[in-house]
Amino acid sequence: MQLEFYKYQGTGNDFIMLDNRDKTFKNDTKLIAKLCDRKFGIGADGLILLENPTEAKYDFKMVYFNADGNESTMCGNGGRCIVRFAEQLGVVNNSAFFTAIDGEHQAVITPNEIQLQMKNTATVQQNELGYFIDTGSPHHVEFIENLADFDVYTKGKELRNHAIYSPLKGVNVNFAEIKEGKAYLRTYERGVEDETLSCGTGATAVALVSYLVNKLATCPVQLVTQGGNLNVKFTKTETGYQDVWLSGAATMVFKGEITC
Ligand SMILES: N[C@H](CCC[C@H](N)C(=O)O)C(=O)O
Repeated sequence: MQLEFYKYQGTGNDFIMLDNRDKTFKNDTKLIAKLCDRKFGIGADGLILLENPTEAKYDFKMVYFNADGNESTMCGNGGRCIVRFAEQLGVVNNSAFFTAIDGEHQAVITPNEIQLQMKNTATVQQNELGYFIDTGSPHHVEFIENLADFDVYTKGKELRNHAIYSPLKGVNVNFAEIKEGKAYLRTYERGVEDETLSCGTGATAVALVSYLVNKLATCPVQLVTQGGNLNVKFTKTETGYQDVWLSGAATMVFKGEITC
């Protein structure tokens, strides 16, 4: 089978994008894992399907798969990339309104960035290991010194599989350092099973935790990842956070065709 695909990246978190409005692509775990393999396939942190909306009020539906081939929870950088993809396909113009596994999302499209509204979140939970928050995907957050020299892979893998998080099929693990009024973060991603250059729901998690524990008093929060800069704004409520928006660049890298 000849498969036409597009490759996008959102601050270095990279995705295979498929226009699946004709529903010809079947969700095959082994195939998706192979397509995401950086040696035997196209190579990506995840694969995203753009499908026709479930209701006419939406522009499209987003379906997200991690690099391990399994469908997973919300992807913030992937959500920004699918909006840019929808713009390229002519499905949307200056804004988008779509559904994903965690509900509906608004987005604003500008030449340099995509602004994506994330789901409202419950408040941050503190545990013996650090902080936990679900921003569309489950995230562990802890603050460390000298982030640049930290062994994110080893420590991240350990925490991703920690018993405290086993009911959630594990978590994504974010290590953050506050410097010069910004939150620097590195993330070990569940389902990629490695550090990624950026994680959108992770950046959102770090922003909300940093604000809650008074590590940063500013909103919006400026976040620095190895793949680029992100910006998160929000409104704190009694029960958590609303009007949560994740903004940053999302661009097409190349279009291709693969036999599979
Ligand atoms: N790996 C995450 C989903 C993708 C999150 C990340 N790519 C983002 O930008 O939010 C999980 O399975 O919970």
